[in-house]
Amino acid sequence: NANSPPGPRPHGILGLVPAQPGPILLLLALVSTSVWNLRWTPCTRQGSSAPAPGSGSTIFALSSGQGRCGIAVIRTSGPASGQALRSLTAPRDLPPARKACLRLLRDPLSAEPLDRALVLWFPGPQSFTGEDCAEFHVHGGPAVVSGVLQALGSVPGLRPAEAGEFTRRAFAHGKLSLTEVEGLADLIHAETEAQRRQALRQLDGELGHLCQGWAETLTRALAHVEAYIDFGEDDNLEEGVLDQANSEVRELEVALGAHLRDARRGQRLRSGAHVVVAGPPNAGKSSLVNLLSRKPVSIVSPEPGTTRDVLETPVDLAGFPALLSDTAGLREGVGPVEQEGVRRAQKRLEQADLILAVLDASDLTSSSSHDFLHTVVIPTVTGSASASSQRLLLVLNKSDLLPSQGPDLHPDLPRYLLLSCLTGEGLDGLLEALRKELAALCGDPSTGPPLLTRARHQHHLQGCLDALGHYKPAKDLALAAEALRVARGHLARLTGRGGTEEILDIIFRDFCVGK
Ligand SMILES: Nc1nc2c(ncn2[C@@H]2O[C@H](COP(=O)(O)OP(=O)(O)OP(=O)(O)O)[C@@H](O)[C@H]2O)c(=O)[nH]1
Ligand SMILES: [K+]
Ligand SMILES: [Mg+2]
Repeated sequence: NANSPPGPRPHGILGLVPAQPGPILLLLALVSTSVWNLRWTPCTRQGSSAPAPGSGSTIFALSSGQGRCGIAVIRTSGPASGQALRSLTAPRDLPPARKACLRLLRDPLSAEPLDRALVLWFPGPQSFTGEDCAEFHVHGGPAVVSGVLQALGSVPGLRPAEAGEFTRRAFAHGKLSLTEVEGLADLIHAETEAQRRQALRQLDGELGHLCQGWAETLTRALAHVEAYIDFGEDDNLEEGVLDQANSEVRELEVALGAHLRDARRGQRLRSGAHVVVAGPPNAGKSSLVNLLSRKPVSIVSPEPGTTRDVLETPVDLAGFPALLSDTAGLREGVGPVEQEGVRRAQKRLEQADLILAVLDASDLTSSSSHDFLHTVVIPTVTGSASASSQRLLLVLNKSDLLPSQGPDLHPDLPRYLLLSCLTGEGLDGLLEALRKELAALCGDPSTGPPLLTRARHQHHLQGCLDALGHYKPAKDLALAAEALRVARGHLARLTGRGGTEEILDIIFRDFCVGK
């Protein structure tokens, strides 16, 4: 055929040729092996690669609270757990795995009976720590508990556990990731409903999974960039591979940025939002603090200038944790002590997440009310006060003193809530408004993305984002690949897969013994 293009003629009957490894195949092979080498063992959730500190020994501790109680739980973890169970119980055989059995407990040395107790046997790795574990559910009297602890101490190979050691072993055996460990610690310390919900979500591994998804994106991008470095010049790569990596990295930057903008919320939920009660003297600030905290935290008196220092008290406000601060009434031209109180009040106001501004509803036209309205309330509400996004609720207190037609309406008065600390009228409305404000400040732990509950999380996400800022493949591919590696390292440290001993020490120190 005269019109055939020049070049090698097709072979074979149908003109088919044996396939050469084409660019796409080559890329697939390359990426899959690179990903394999780069990826952190994705399915088997491993903790730090280092062995559990002190593993080999068997630890024991009282895991329920201290003090007299109905039932106390004592547990052991480590290879000698089975031996410990056998030496304390009669009959001496191990109970079936994970089934509660009633046994007589005896001191192994003196054979003296200690208690009749439920015992449980959890052979590793199907246990909380991944090691052989035993539990003794004994009667909660102090003499029983100390008797059993002493008996366990006499079993060879057993020693008392350090604070957080059970959880540390669980982490070391890949039973929990680092963010899950933090979730567990928070669950133990949760004091409000919102904190509990947040801690449970973190214990379920939501934050860890999110980070792992991000890390996999980075791993993929890194594999693509490295493929380009190695093979790009040979023209063997499918077009658009680098473009795809670029767009994935840019999308990741947007996601990280959005998460970081929310960062303070998770921390507020964990340690409490700062709610500062402020206003002119005698508005009823201390009365409100006492009402919200349901105890007489602050002195209340008809004398203006009663509160001088900042008084801080942790409270559960509508299910959210808050640090409530009572402050001195803001006014000028007073003695040096009260002036210092006013200075402290102003300083505390600057640090507030939420300002509860209190005015006397029957005294809106006084100069101190007017000053407070114009120097604090209106500038904060209109957002002209500062760059920070403080929130404010205006409360007009002493509504019981108002004539029936309500307060003298002030033209510049922003949206307000009427309250009487004396009769309690308006308290429900105020609590509902507080709930909304705190949900906005802390994030709603029932919905929405997992929150960053610790400064550590924020630090590593910011580090990751900063590293991605150096990802400029058009300029220098090698530097771009390095930027991706640094970014990935930050995510690894967040979930503990790149964990250094120091981070672990800090985190596990927060645990109680027996957890
Ligand atoms: N009628 C009425 N009196 C109230 C109400 N709330 C507070 N008071 C009274 O107002 C006075 C001042 O209350 P405080 O709570 O001490 O006011 P404060 O704003 O903390 O005052 P300073 O600390 O001096 O700035 C007290 O005599 C309270 O009993 C209210 O709702 N109705
Ligand atoms: K007062
Ligand atoms: Mg006061």
